[in-house]
Amino acid sequence: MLDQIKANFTESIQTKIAAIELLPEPISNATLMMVNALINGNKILCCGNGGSAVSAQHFSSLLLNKFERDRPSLPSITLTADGATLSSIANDFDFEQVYSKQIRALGQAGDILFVISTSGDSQNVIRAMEAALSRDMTIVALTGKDGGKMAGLVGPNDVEIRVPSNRTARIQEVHYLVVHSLCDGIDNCLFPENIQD
Ligand SMILES: O=C(CO)[C@@H](O)[C@H](O)[C@H](O)[C@H](O)COP(=O)(O)O
Ligand SMILES: [Zn+2]
Repeated sequence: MLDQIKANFTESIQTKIAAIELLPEPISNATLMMVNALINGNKILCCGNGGSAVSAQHFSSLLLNKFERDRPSLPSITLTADGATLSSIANDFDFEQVYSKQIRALGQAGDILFVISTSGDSQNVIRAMEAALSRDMTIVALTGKDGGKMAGLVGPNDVEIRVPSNRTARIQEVHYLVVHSLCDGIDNCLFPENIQD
């Protein structure tokens, strides 16, 4: 068991090392997209499934409250947290529409949809991306593996941040780091006077 635990740590570290070369550019592009949307008075809607739902909620809560330093609240909504809405859409229609229906109600042109999926193939997230595009929103997609079907929906105005791994757990661990990097970048761009060290 100890060897297996060590192997998990080693693989997680190696995935992060592989990501050092690949991810800073798309993370930087996503940060600037988010900063511009926030400056223009737009908001960020977030969703994903399972562990990715947790990361979507995590990101949203860091914008609404704060990351490392105090600063004004930033507008974000997680689409994963309202059990009444999620259960009624799944019950009355189907689970594929749990996010897309919320986006058609809440999304406005210029808003950003932040979607998280390790496979890139979660159908409700794909439907969310289609709904966002129909509302003239832009998309930041956090993926893994080969990007799945989600990669095919990412257009020239969108950003995909794809973790170089085929294991869901390892991908999620890097997604967590990407969420923190986005928050760090947003804070540094919007509130540079608050930087301390
Ligand atoms: O956290 C984990 C596995 O580590 C699971 O809850 C995982 O997120 C769920 O199986 C998701 O439904 C997987 O969806 P996705 O990442 O392929 O979009
Ligand atoms: Zn997990």
